[in-house]
Amino acid sequence: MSDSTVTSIWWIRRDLRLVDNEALTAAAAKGPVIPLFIHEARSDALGAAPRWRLEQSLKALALQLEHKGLRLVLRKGEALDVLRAVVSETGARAVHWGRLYDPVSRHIDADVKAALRADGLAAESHAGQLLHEPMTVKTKVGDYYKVFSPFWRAIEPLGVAAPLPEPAKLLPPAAWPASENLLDWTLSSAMRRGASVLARHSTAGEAAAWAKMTRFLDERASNYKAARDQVATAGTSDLSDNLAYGEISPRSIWATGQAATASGVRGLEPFLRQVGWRDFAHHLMFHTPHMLKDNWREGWDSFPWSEDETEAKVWAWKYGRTGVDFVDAAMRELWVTGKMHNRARMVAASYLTKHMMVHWRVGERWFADQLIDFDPANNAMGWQWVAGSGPDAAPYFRVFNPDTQLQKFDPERRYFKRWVAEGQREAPETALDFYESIPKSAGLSPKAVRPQPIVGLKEGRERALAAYSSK
Ligand SMILES: Cc1cc2nc3c(=O)[nH]c(=O)nc-3n(C[C@H](O)[C@H](O)[C@H](O)COP(=O)(O)OP(=O)(O)OC[C@H]3O[C@@H](n4cnc5c(N)ncnc54)[C@H](O)[C@@H]3O)c2cc1C
Repeated sequence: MSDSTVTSIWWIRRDLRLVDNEALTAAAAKGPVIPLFIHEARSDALGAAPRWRLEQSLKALALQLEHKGLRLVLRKGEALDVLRAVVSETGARAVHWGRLYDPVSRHIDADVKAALRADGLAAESHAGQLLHEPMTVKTKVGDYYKVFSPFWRAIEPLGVAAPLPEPAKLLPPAAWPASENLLDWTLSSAMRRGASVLARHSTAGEAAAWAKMTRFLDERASNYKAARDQVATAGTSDLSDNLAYGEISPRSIWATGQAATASGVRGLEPFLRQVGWRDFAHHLMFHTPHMLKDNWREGWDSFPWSEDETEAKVWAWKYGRTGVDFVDAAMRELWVTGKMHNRARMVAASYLTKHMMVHWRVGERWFADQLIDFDPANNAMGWQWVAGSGPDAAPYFRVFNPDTQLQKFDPERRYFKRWVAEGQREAPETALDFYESIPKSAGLSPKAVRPQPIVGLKEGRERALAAYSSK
C-alpha cells in the first residue's frame, strides 16, 4: 500500500485546531484522517469549569471539521483501548498526536506509542504546544532552568519554528467509526447554574482565538506594557483559555507577533515574554513534576499552613466574602467569567497563603475547578510563585497589601464596582451575574452588608512574617 492511501487517526489531545498542527498535518499527508478525541478518566480528571470549557472547544472543533467534510469522533475510555478499537474498526494504519508534558500524559504517551508500534502501526507524537519543548532547552551544563530570566535569555534568540498552515486537503476515511454523543458526556453538568453565565463571557474555538489575536494586535498590543496590570482595563490578549485547549498555537502567536512588529506594531516584546512564562511553567513541570502537588522548594513542608478546606474563612475566600475589596472582586470575577486578571490572581493568592495562612494547594485546587483557562503547569507555578515555595518565586516576606494594590491598579475602583454589588445602588450586570452563578444554597444577596475583613491586613501580615521567620 502506498503511503498516500494510509488512513490515520489524529488523536486530539490539547490541540483543538487545524492551523499549526503537526499531528494533523502528518496524518493528512498520508491520506484519509479520522479526528478522534478520547475522554480519558486519567488525563481528563478536570474540574467543573475546565470540563465546561472543554465541551465548548469540542463543539467548535466538530463544527469546523464538518465544514471540511470530516467528523469529530468521540470516545470514552483508556487511550490505548480506544485507539486499538478504532484501528480495528477502520483499518487505520497510523496514529498521530501532539505531545503533552504533565507526568500522567507522558506516561500514557509512552505506553501508547510502545504498544501501537508493537501492533505494527505507525505511532508518532509531535511538538506544537510550546515555543520550545522542555527537553530541548538546557543550561550550559546540560541542566534545566530554575529561573525565568536566564531561561528566556536562552530561548528568545533561538527564534521559533515557523507555524504550519492548515492542511490543504483533508480526506475523510472510507467509513466512519461510531462516535459517542458529546452531550451524553455531560461535561457541563458540574457547572449547574454557572454555565449560562460563563457562556456570556467567553468564546471558544480556533476562529475565536484568532479573532482575539487580531483584536489584541489592533487595539491592545501597543499599550500592553502599561495596561497589563490595570485590572479594570481590557489590556491583555485574553488568549489563555484558547491556549489551554490548543485552539491557537504559541508558535502562531509568536510568528504573528514577529510579523506585526516588522510591520510597525510596537510593544509586542513584553507580551511574547509572557507567552515565554507559559513555556517556562511547562519546562518546570516536565523537569520537576512534583511541583504540581508538592512544595517545589524543600523546607516548606513544615510551614504552618492550614489545609482544612472546611474552614469558614476558606468558604469566605471562595465566595468573595473576605471583606477585602480586591480579593472579593477577584474571586467574583472568577465565578462569573471563569478567569481572573493576572494581578488579581496574585493578590487573591497572596491573601490566602499569607494573611489567611492557608496552604497554596487549597487555592490551586479551587482555581483548577473554577478556571476555564486552567493549565496544570501555569496554575501550579503561579501558586508556588506567590506562596514563596516555587523555584523562581516572590519571597514569602514580600506580602502584597490588597488595599494598596487596589489603589495602584484600580485607582478609580472600576474593577471593584464591576464585580462587587453590595453597597451599590445600581450594581452593574457583571456584579449581579455573580448571584446567578453561585449555588442558591450559598444564601448570598446583593443587599447584604459588606463584611469586615476576616483577617485584618496588618495583623495577617505580622502573623505571616512571624511564621516565616520561625520556619
Ligand atoms: C495564582 C495564579 C494561578 C494561575 N493559573 C493559571 C492557569 O491555570 N492557566 C493559565 O493559563 N494561566 C494561569 N496564571 C497565569 C496568568 O494569570 C494568566 O495566564 C493570564 O491572566 C491570562 O491572561 P491573558 O491571556 O490575557 O494573558 P496575556 O497577558 O495576554 O499573556 C499571553 C499569554 O501568556 C501566558 N501567560 C501570561 N502570564 C503568564 C504567567 N504568569 N504564567 C504563565 N503563563 C502566562 C498565558 O498563556 C497568556 O494567555 C496564573 C497566575 C497566578 C498568579
